[in-house]
Amino acid sequence: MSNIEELASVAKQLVAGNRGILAADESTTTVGKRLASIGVANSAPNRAALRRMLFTSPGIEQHISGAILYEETLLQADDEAGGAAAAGQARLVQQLSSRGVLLGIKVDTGLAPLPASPEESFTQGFDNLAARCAAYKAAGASFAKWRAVIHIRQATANTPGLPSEAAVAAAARGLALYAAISQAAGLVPIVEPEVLADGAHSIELCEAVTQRVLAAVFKELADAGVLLEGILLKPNMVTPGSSAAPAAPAEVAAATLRVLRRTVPPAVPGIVFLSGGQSEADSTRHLALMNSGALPGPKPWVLSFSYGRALQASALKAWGGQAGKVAAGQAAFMARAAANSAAARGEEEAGPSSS
Ligand SMILES: O=P(O)(O)OC[C@H]1O[C@](O)(COP(=O)(O)O)[C@@H](O)[C@@H]1O
Repeated sequence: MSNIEELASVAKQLVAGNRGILAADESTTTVGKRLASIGVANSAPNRAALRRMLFTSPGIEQHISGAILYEETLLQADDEAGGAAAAGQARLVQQLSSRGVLLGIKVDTGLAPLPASPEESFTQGFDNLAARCAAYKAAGASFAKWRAVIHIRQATANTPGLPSEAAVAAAARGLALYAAISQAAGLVPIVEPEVLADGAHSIELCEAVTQRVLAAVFKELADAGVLLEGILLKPNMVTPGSSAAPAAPAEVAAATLRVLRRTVPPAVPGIVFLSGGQSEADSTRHLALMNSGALPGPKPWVLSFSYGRALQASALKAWGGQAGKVAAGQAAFMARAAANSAAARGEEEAGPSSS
């Protein structure tokens, strides 16, 4: 298979069969906050235990096509100590590969203040990116992820609105260069321009900003020569700010679809949403509505999920870091995975759904 055929085939596989992606690539600081919420220390063995609980869930492969990992997890041994695997030692990710779940890797190295507008950020991670992608590919990864972050602020008489032109340009350029480098190394890039929900802005402002950002991203992807058939887009849904009154689910779904139709070429095989702090139930409901007959019209890409918090929140609580509660954590995780898989088919599953 040529590199191009392989990229297109992996991208398609990641969104086939109404399955979606588990975002388990929280950086050490972020996963530390999740573990702290259940009173568990942020140590390598505990991080491995959390990920092992998720990865070994019976039937995970029915709903989850791939998992995005942090470098530590990709290289971690499958033992109690949670250190890097020595040559020939079993690795934690074999729990995924043996179940047919593809391995993804976060290749950005986090955010830093944007010099032209320090309240905003740009994404770091170009140092040795080509070499790191090649090494991740050799370690079994078939896809990659890079997250750019955009802030919204409503303009007032005294303060300019955000995002600035500089922030949008840096996000779009960075995503395009990353995507081109990943594809050259044989990794399918997940392109994640996240317009943050922080703030009290309206859904209309989120729609306008998301449209502006996605238009800039696809212009840069084209200019960088990225093969659109060999990427996945990971966008935010269009919602009001998290401290504004919530919008009706049908309004969120309609606004999100409208923006995607205006900006994402049909050559892109799949759009896998981030959850961005929405509740588990809301992120599932919005996805189901977008895929349902209630919102007809062209949907030339598969619409699925790549959730972090919205797949893990109730599992984390049910598990609580206790060896005796692994099965309870897995049951909670599989309930969310199944509900999101149903949502990818446009169906809302009956039954309890926690926050
Ligand atoms: O800030 P970090 O540690 O890089 O993590 C950001 C997280 O946001 C995501 O991109 C999306 O996660 P959510 O679905 O929880 O919003 C994850 O893939 C990632 O783990």
